[in-house]
Amino acid sequence: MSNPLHRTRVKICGLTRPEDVDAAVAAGADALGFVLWPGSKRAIDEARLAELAARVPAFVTRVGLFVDQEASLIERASAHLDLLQFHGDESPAFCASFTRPWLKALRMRDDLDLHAMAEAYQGAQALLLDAYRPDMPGGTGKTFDWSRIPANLAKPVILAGGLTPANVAQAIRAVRPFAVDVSGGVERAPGIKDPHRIDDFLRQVFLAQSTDFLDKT
Ligand SMILES: O=C(O)c1ccccc1N[C@@H]1O[C@H](COP(=O)(O)O)[C@@H](O)[C@H]1O
Repeated sequence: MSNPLHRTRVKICGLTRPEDVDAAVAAGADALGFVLWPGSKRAIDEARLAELAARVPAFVTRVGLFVDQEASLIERASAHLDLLQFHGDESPAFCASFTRPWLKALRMRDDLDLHAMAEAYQGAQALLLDAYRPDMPGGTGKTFDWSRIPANLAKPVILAGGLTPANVAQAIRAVRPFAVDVSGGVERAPGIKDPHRIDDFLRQVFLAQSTDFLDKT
């Protein structure tokens, strides 16, 4: 994103409690992520999704996170979602088979060809880039080498992986992503968000782009 007026969007992921949804909305998050994959320590079931999604006001995007899951579950959950995030080995055709727009999450394994992935997943709204760990599909709390992200990628980038209030400004300056995505970096325990860390994260994003804007005008 080279436009100095671009406002970096923020997704807070892994929400499990009503008070955390309210805190993220109050802090100014653009999108809220709900993990429907039962292997996660932040997993919620469909009933909880319905309860949490109903609290989200207009103009805040409700994102459902799935890892290689049954189409029937994704279809049912979609009733409460605006956007789908596929974090497993889902094919482009599978991702495109639902009634919602979608993101493809990619884990930055050493041999990943991002240009090829942008071509393969051209139906995605954006590519969400996360750290690679062989034993976890995502949400590792680890960063990766941001210099591996090409500036001329054909898809918008959502930067994820180990972001915190302490490093998100540096990440924005280095990558200039469309959006940033955080889970563990704003928690006080797995699945339990810390409202102060959420506020701090949003503040750091705001400051990073404000100083950037002033530098360029
Ligand atoms: O959060 C999870 O438990 C999770 C599980 C499986 C796949 C993805 C998951 N989370 C996603 O990973 C990013 C990065 O997490 P973190 O900030 O490093 O903790 C997170 O934003 C979710 O989109």
